[in-house]
Amino acid sequence: MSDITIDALDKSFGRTRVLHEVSLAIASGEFIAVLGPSGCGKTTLLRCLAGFERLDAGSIAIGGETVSSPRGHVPPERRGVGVVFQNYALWPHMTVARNVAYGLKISGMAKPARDARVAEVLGLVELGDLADRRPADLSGGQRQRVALARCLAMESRVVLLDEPLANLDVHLRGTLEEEFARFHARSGATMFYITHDQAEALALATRVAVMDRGRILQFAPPEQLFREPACETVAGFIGEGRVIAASDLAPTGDGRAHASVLGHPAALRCARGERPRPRARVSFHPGDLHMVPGAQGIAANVLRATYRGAYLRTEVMAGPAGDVPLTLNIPAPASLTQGQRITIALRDGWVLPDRAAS
Ligand SMILES: Nc1ncnc2c1ncn2[C@@H]1O[C@H](COP(=O)(O)OP(=O)(O)OP(=O)(O)O)[C@@H](O)[C@H]1O
Repeated sequence: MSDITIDALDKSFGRTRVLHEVSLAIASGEFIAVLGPSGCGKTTLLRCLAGFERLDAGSIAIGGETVSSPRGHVPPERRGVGVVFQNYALWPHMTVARNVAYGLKISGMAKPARDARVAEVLGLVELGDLADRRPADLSGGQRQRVALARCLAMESRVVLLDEPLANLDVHLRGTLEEEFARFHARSGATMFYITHDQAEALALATRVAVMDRGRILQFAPPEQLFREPACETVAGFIGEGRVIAASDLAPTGDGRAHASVLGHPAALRCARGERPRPRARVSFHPGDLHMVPGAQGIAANVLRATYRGAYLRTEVMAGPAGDVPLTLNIPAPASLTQGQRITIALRDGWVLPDRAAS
């Protein structure tokens, strides 16, 4: 069992409150990502889980055992938690094999068993040939794999990853994303991955916790974050989301609603309990906007159209007053010029729940 329950965690540094009533229930074997802008408290949350920070209030339980609370604190080495840091945290003077073996040695495993285990896990991350190298003679990606091999060797039931791809080039990031997914499948460990990169979070995690200014705004599977953001901040974080005003919201009771968006009727999705109201906020993505023939739709003025291969990324000023900036992707082949007047339609959108509406 390696489920994690974080309950109403508060953490301040001096007078600065960094985490506010953070609660997350993570199932054993889940791969979750914590996504948020720089300074929102992600690393502090990870450090609390690892046992490097004490809590001011609330609790953390791993596998049913309370490991952190204001009354008690299990030290990091007794939590069964492996950590992969951005800077890998490898011992520079030790070879790859000794780096991986170190934790096993400290835990008292005899040398023959240790050597066999190290060879096995280095084989799994395809570093068997580099066992005698030192970290300085490895690429960033190889160092990352040593850090993962260490978690595999220790059979960590929970693996915490702190922006592990932040220092790497785009090509290597893709390869290592696959590596993390394979590691997860092989180890069955509960993965807790923090990042400010939404593409990484959506690609890897089964559920993503979106965090802002020390609070969890929404904890949901990637598709739900994309299609049904809980508030304006989440909507803006995910997939180039955009939020605009709508009026005369009329829900039909089945999770759908009609409303007026930029002066034109639009069919939208909404929560089942949604009520009629004069004003609402609607979130959508560039893919929800379409250019339509004729004049029946939202008038828009082309500001810029950029060729992107399969489509033209098109920025327009739209609406009755021509003052609402929008972005849409128009399938190629197409040709648009600056200043051209076009007509667009919003084909899908999500009505933000009432508490988030302004
Ligand atoms: N030991 C500390 N003492 C005082 N303030 C701290 C300490 N550690 C973090 N902070 C502050 O807490 C806030 C959250 O920092 P944290 O590192 O958790 O954010 P983050 O989301 O991980 O950011 P980044 O993505 O930039 O690493 C920041 O304002 C930071 O300055």
